[in-house]
Amino acid sequence: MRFTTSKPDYDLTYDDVFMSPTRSSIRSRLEVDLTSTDSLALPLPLVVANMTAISGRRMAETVARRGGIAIFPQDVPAAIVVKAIERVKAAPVVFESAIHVAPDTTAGEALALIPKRSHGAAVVVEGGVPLGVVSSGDLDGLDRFVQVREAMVPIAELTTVPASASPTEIFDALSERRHKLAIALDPDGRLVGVLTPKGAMRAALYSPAVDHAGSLRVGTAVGISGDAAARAATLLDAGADVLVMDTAHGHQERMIAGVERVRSVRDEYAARTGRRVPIVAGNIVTREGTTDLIEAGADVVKVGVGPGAMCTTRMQTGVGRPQFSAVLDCAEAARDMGKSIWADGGVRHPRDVALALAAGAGAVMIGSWFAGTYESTGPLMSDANGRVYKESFGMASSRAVRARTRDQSLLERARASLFEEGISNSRMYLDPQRPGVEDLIDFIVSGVRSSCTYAGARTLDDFHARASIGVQSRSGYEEGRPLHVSW
Ligand SMILES: NC(=O)C1=CN([C@@H]2O[C@H](COP(=O)(O)OP(=O)(O)OC[C@H]3O[C@@H](n4cnc5c(N)ncnc54)[C@H](OP(=O)(O)O)[C@@H]3O)[C@@H](O)[C@H]2O)C=CC1
Ligand SMILES: Nc1nc2c(ncn2[C@@H]2O[C@H](COP(=O)(O)O)[C@@H](O)[C@H]2O)c(=O)[nH]1
Repeated sequence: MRFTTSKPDYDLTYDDVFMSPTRSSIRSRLEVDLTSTDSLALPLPLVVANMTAISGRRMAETVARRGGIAIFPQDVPAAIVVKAIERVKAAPVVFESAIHVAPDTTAGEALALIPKRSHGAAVVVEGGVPLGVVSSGDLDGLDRFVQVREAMVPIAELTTVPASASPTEIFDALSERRHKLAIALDPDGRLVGVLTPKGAMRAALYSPAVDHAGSLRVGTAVGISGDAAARAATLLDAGADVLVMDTAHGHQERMIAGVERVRSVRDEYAARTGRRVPIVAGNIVTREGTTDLIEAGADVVKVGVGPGAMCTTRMQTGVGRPQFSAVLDCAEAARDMGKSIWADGGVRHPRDVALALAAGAGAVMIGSWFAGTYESTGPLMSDANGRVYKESFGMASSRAVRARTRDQSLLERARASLFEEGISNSRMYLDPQRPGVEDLIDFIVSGVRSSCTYAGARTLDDFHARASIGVQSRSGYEEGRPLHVSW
């Protein structure tokens, strides 16, 4: 990456910069290969932040099907994370995991479950075999205690496909019959999953992030409090594909020692199984922080102090660094050592992802933006005007600290919650145009693909090498914002 003007002697945020178009030989945005340039080599350079309000099993499956990866948070007990990993690994790679309900489930229960998937329906199943499908539309206006068997559309009237069918075959079958959902069955007629026409189109367009055995990939966070090495060993055995160690101040000796311990556990595991799982460590914003964590054993360093949407660190402490400059410097330091970084936090538009990648990030971590989707962990809520939202909160908020310290004494918990550096309650509204995380991924990916072609880049390494970045004024940024109503 080069600056079109001389590099300023102050630090820059994503909003402070723009990219100039350069001569290109690329004829289509689909020519661009978005494989992440970190040691994970994800088909898509997107990582879901290890935040309790955001990253659960549903999010993990959905994002991995499109080529990214989600990280389960460190606050969840290891035994529960092990089960969640098992379920992600057992999930279908092409089809979406369906909400399935028994025939005697009430309309009220089904309506509470259906919003957990963007396809808006539940499959009525008996003994693993689908009998029909109910959507919210079928149940609206019915008595809450009506059983779904009475409201479902029977399976004979639906599109069923063998689990071996290709996305193109499924898309064609649905289009011909003008149906909205295909039900995939195994050879014994049992439910495997479902696919919408949009899901079939996405399955044809994206490559899933899969492990050596062909299962979806998922990462887990380890943290530095407690026995990090023992937790790491358990999660490696469960099949975690990446271990993320993060704390507010990643450039501290406790973190360095923690990374060294976890590296030994990972190396023993690799010697035993032949599977070398990358370690990600953070958060830092300096070259020194980057080199210290890499020397301790990090394969990827997580960059970002204070840019997060749930973050109060900068207001509370004055500490942090504008994220574009932090990413640029730390990526260069990591590259010099043959390693890479993740740009973590502060991403609110596709352009931010593109600029982080242009600055040299191997992948980009997103939290709050994905909180306002069907797939984030919390229940869907509705405000007084009927707008739907999910609740989100920071991992250093008093809400998260109270949950994290539940096994400590009351005094210790009260003391710990004094040091909050995050928001405990925020409403992340679902965008009616893009209510599912895959809708946001489509939006981001189309922006990033296009951005690469403006730079004449076919790969993300190329993109970093070719990007030409300028510094803009506040009015320069404002000029680029679309107008949804006349002025
Ligand atoms: N990217 C960012 O800007 C930030 C991210 N976060 C995220 O929130 C989550 C929770 O992080 P965290 O609060 O560290 O909680 P953790 O539970 O991971 O760690 C807290 C431990 O680290 C100690 N600790 C916390 N801050 C510091 C510091 N500045 N210097 C030295 N020791 C410290 C605490 O001790 P004691 O309480 O006794 O001081 C406690 O023992 C993580 O996922 C983290 O990445 C949190 C803040 C900033
Ligand atoms: N200072 C704090 N940072 C936090 C907290 N919870 C999470 N985070 C960081 O934010 C990113 C995600 O950023 P976003 O803009 O996409 O939401 C996450 O990965 C953490 O590094 C917090 O309570 N305080």
